[in-house]
Amino acid sequence: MNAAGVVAESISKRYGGTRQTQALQDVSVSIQPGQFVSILGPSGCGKSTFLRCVAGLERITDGSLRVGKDPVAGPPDNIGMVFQRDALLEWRTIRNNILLPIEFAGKSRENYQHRVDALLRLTGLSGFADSYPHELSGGMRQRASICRALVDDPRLLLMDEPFGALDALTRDQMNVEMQRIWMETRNTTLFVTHGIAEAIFLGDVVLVFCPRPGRIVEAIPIGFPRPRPLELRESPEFGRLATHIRGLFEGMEH
Ligand SMILES: Nc1ncnc2c1ncn2[C@@H]1O[C@H](COP(=O)(O)OP(=O)(O)OP(=O)(O)O)[C@@H](O)[C@H]1O
Repeated sequence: MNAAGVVAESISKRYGGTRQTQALQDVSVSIQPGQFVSILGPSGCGKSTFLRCVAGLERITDGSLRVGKDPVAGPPDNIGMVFQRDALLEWRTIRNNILLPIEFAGKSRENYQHRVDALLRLTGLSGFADSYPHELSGGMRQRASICRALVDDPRLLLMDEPFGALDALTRDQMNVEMQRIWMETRNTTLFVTHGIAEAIFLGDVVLVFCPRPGRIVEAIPIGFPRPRPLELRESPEFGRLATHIRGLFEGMEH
């Protein structure tokens, strides 16, 4: 395991074009190696932009941004990404989808077969290595995407609303699964979501972003011990945190 920290110091991102958009302004945050960080905020507050800057897919216009010891200057090695749409290749089996990053990196597939088997076990997909994506449910497809993101032991796992397209029950189940996977792998994880309960349930910290310009209004540490059961969401302390976050949302300009 080689988890990296992320340090952003006063980063800003302005998109050019006809409508100049200040997508991020003065965002500072220090994320410890192995931390699970939930990123929450209304539409357009810069959550995806922040993730894309960390992934080196967008260039910041001001400030400094480091993943591990290195300043981000283009897509860094060894980052796993999971998106709302799973982006599995329909013509490849689940095993061959999971091995894609290994092929792209020019590494030997053979050396990674055990790793794929271990990840399939970890995510409850052992029997599906030779299935095709269309044979899996939405939740199973997202679990396969998580395997793919983890296959090369990434320093950092970036997830952009990974469970946003799933029904409520499957999403709850995926939250429990995600926690279990993270507790096993301890990857530094940045997890973007619109769901207040999901953010609190999963996070060591919840970064609440607000729009126009996109910035962090509060970093809320979440101290509940793990593993956290879903029933935790019914507890008064969880309710207080959710109410506090809803209050922050209501104070934002829409
Ligand atoms: N490629 C781009 N070019 C120009 N403007 C952009 C681009 N990408 C995002 N923006 C603008 O930057 C702002 C932040 O967008 P971003 O997608 O980061 O927000 P978000 O919080 O992830 O939103 P959502 O929750 O809807 O996905 C928005 O005003 C958006 O219109």
